[in-house]
Amino acid sequence: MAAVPALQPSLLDLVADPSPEALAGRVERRVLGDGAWVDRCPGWLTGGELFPALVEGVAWRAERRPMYERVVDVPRLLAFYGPGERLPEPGLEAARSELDTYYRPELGEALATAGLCLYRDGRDSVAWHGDTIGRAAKEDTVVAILSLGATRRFLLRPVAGGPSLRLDLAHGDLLVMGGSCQRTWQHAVPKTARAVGPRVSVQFRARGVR
Ligand SMILES: O=C(O)CCC(=O)C(=O)O
Ligand SMILES: [Fe+2]
Repeated sequence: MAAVPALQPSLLDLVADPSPEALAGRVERRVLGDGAWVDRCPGWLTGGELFPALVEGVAWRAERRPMYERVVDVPRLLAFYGPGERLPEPGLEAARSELDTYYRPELGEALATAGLCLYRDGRDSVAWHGDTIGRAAKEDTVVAILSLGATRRFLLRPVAGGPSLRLDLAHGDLLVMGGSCQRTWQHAVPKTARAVGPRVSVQFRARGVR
């Protein structure tokens, strides 16, 4: 198991186990163009227990990947829960169940997998990409991201060129990318020189989308 950062006591002191509120009536959609949209529900899951439980309890993996002639560390820690696998915390099961209630009519299927990322500090990041491994390369889909812990910037840009969109994702915020977003737009979480604490993001996806 990879080393995880120490948590600030203030985050551990937060109270209440998160039980997600109904999304109906709370989600705001922004149409991006090219068939893509993003939904946001700020402060959806703000209870304090889930974040430290994930940071400390998940078997985080460090990954390495080839880059030019070298093999480099992927600058974040990862975990993945496939279809039928139990999620690491009941709060995540409850979140997924509410996401399914809200998005299943539009998506036509359940969110079957969960990817977890731990950004230990501002040096951890993810470069521009679309989640285009699998069906999302050709089909419309939904990728729902729950952001926990430190606030980080989340960028979106159209593949065809044009201005990018900057969002700040704070503790408990939900961001959902939908429609053609994974193939017509790219997203990134850039590094920051600001002193930021750890952040966990949970990406809920349909089966066969990565
Ligand atoms: O951490 C995030 O909010 C984004 C993660 C992401 O884009 C991915 O893992 O595919
Ligand atoms: Fe992604």
